[in-house]
Amino acid sequence: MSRKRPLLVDSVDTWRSDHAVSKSKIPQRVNDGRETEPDRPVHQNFQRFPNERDSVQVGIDARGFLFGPLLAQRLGIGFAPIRKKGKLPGPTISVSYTLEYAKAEAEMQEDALSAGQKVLIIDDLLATGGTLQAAYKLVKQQQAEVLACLVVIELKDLNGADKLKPTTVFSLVQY
Ligand SMILES: O=P(O)(O)OC[C@H]1O[C@H](OP(=O)(O)OP(=O)(O)O)[C@H](O)[C@@H]1O
Ligand SMILES: Nc1ncnc2[nH]cnc12
Repeated sequence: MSRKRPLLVDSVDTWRSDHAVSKSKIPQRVNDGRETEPDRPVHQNFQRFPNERDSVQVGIDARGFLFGPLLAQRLGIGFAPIRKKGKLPGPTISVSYTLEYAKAEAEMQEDALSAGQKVLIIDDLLATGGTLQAAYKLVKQQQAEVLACLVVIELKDLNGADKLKPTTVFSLVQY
């Protein structure tokens, strides 16, 4: 890859800049080098929340763990995991969901989030949206608020983002 800085890092820097200076619109480069603002919906979400340090990054097992901690560190916020069934110690809450080719169950520790906390959910891929929807339900069960969902890849034909409406799903790459 010829880029000096990873796309994801650029994207998070853009979030931060926009959050601090709410009116600014900072163009971002995508893979083909064109200037664009693919994360504008996330900008708009963040403009409503002046104190991002109250927020939590929630990442989904397994590949959400690659990106979630990186973003959490960038944003200066905490990270809480959602795992597949049977992986987390202590009392958990659980939601069953359906993927295109399987059924699964996602869990969170029941005290992972506080009521009113603002949450960004991250995963590598949005396909049918079943996984992100399950994550959304786990967050809401703890009376926390989902600011936005963030994925690296979105498979547009499966219309997964529709399951999350009106929550914004921001994707870096769409197929
Ligand atoms: O939008 P959806 O249809 O719910 O699909 C997206 C999910 O599918 C993949 O994980 P998978 O469940 O295959 O598990 P893995 O992380 O163990 O590969 C991917 O990492 C997402 O979490
Ligand atoms: N429908 C899908 N297509 C490709 N990869 C996936 N991972 C999970 N669901 C998927």
